[in-house]
Amino acid sequence: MSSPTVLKLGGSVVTDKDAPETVDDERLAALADAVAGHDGPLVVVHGGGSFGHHHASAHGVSRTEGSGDPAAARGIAGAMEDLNRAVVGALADAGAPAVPVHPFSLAARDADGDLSLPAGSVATMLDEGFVPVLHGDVVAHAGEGVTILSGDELVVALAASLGAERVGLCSAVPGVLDADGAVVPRIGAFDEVADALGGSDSTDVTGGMAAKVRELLALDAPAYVFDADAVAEFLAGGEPGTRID
Ligand SMILES: Nc1ncnc2c1ncn2[C@@H]1O[C@H](COP(=O)(O)OP(=O)(O)OP(=O)(O)O)[C@@H](O)[C@H]1O
Ligand SMILES: C=C(C)CCOP(=O)(O)O
Repeated sequence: MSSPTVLKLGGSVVTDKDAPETVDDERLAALADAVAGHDGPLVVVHGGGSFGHHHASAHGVSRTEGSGDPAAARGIAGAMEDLNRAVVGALADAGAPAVPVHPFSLAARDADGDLSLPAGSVATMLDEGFVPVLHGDVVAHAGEGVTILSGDELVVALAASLGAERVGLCSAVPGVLDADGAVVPRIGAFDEVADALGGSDSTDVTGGMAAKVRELLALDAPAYVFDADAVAEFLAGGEPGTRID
């Protein structure tokens, strides 16, 4: 198999974050058209948006705080399966060979929180011409019950194990922004943007972008952060938004 592209569709992009469990159908259809036009091996990952996150916080579950309650695990996993069905359905409607992959059934964390994600099934799906579509999920975590596995962690783990050529994160912003709100074209070290990330107004999600940049810097493949308008440009081999490597 040639090196795949890994594309994350942010939860804030494919759902309406202000309305619980609501898909942004129009945005998703436009993204699906761009994905369906891609030629070459592609893995899609999507985030939680208004599906996973409110179930996770209702049950007090995060990446580090777990729950041993099976109803919590079912509630969070079920909401993400619903969103995954919508994303896979939109991709299929657009003509992409999309198939669902539920990470809860694949992955685990050890007692130190380290993730193992066997990628053999995803690699074989790629070889067979499918576009596997994974999503942020719950994950069995030694000593914690289940914790949250973010779409960003999946992107990093898959890019490393599949030897991805390029990684794209489609988010609500056109790139990583500097302190003046301008897109930073390229980041080679965390210190270059640490102040802007720390100084964002979006206190809730600052960790989100800071964590993304940190993890993407550790990858061999170049990663790009861009918004929904730039997905087609990214998939065509362009360099939209911020390049992180
Ligand atoms: N310096 C910065 N540049 C760009 N975005 C920033 C910055 N600092 C904080 N952010 C926030 O990070 C957010 C992107 O991270 P977030 O985790 O919300 O993305 P996502 O992957 O689209 O969503 P989800 O986690 O639901 O899948 C932006 O919407 C913005 O509010
Ligand atoms: C909240 C859940 C279940 C998934 C979180 O994935 P993310 O939106 O990529 O952080």
